Amino acid sequence: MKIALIQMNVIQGDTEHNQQQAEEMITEAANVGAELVVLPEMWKSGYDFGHLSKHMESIDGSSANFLAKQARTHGIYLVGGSFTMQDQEKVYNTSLTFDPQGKLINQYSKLHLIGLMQEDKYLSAGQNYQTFSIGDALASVIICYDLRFPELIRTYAVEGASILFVPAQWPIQREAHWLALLRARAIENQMYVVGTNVVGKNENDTFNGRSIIFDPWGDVVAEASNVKQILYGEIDLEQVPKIRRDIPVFHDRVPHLYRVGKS
Ligand SMILES: NC(=O)CCC(=O)C(=O)O
Repeated sequence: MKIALIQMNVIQGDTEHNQQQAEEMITEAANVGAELVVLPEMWKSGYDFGHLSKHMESIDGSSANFLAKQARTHGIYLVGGSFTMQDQEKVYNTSLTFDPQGKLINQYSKLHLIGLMQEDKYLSAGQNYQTFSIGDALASVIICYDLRFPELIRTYAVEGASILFVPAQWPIQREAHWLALLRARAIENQMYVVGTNVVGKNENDTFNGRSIIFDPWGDVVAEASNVKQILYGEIDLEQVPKIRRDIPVFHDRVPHLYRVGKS
């Protein structure tokens, strides 16, 4: 399967520009044969918490409709990065995924809010997560800072996920962590890990791209530089059961001895 990571230059607060950029890049990716396209975190508004009330959308609002239409028009799976979604009184950092018919197949709200970027002040944390189907394989989504919490990704892997999508706005000063954590999650869970970052600046942070795809062995399938670009990679989800058979960590783990979890 050919996948495309949309490494956008998100302009904080300029939703019209950002949506047009996303549309152009998705269209280009689909035209060159991508079957699955991944957008970054907060691709529509950036971290524009000063104007949050302008950017709160509903599950059937303009971003959700835009993403569904892109998926349907191009006949692609679309992991729709994330945007700020309002549900009742709360606002979440939410990712929606659509199938090639434009049907919503996954909704995930970021579980771990990053205080360094003031998410804990403005947003509520999600409470649920689940795998979903991409063809015959199970897939999963986390959002950026969630990457630092291996228990969540382990849970997805134990539930059978072969691929993890990580839409992000990960700042340059912690780039080494981005690359190391993505690779670690791929090796320890023997799954594809697809990290889609942004480039550009906002008033607090600089983003250096380096979107990347790791295979379930931890090798790099494709990696982006630090400019706006579409990163393409071929993934073969059949690799996952093969590697899980060769090094059977899921068989060999002893969860009854691990003292993490409810505490
Ligand atoms: N947008 C984010 O969640 C950034 C995460 C990050 O910078 C970090 O974990 O470090």
